[in-house]
Amino acid sequence: MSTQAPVIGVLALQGDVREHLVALAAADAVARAVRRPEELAGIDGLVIPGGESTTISKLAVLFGVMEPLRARVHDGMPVYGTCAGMIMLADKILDPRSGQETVGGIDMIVRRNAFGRQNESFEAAVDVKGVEGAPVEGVFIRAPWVESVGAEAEVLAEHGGHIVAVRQGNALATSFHPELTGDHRVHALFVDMVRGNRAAESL
Ligand SMILES: NC(=O)CC[C@H](N)C(=O)O
Repeated sequence: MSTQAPVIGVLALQGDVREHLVALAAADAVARAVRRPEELAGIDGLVIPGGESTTISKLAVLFGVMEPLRARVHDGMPVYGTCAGMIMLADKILDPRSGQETVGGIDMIVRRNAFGRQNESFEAAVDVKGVEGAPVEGVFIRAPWVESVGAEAEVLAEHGGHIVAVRQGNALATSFHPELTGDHRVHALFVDMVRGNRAAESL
């Protein structure tokens, strides 16, 4: 197994890219912004940040990364989506804007803005399966929740009776933003997924 740090991209079309780059570096990955289709080739995993999922969707199509990204996720590249990024990984959006597309990868239905508007943003302690120790401090900003998941998807966390973290195979999604708190344990969980996948691929 390679001991080199995995290279993890952050989809840099819109949203809080820099915070993810910092969190990934703190979790011992080599982190780089990814914008163009050809930049997908050199990465072992990808984070899709929070922001505005309709904008990220539109720009992904415009920049020509939507299709190649779908292909890589379909092939098993590890991917982690926070908030708008979670929406991008959902196979289905309950309330999409017209023309809004997703990458997909997790058999779940998400509801956009489910936790309320910008001024109803909040922080809450969330127990995340696979993250040891104290609960994660989750920052929820116009956050989606997951209405339902399919049989292949594993619920990792709930808040207020709603699903807020899900994993299916190599795809991970959280409604909240762990990159804003300085607690890098969720990113470390993802970096572990990427390491595990790379080790499996090199067998
Ligand atoms: N903080 C966020 O990423 C907000 C997500 C936003 N409500 C959306 O639909 O994309």
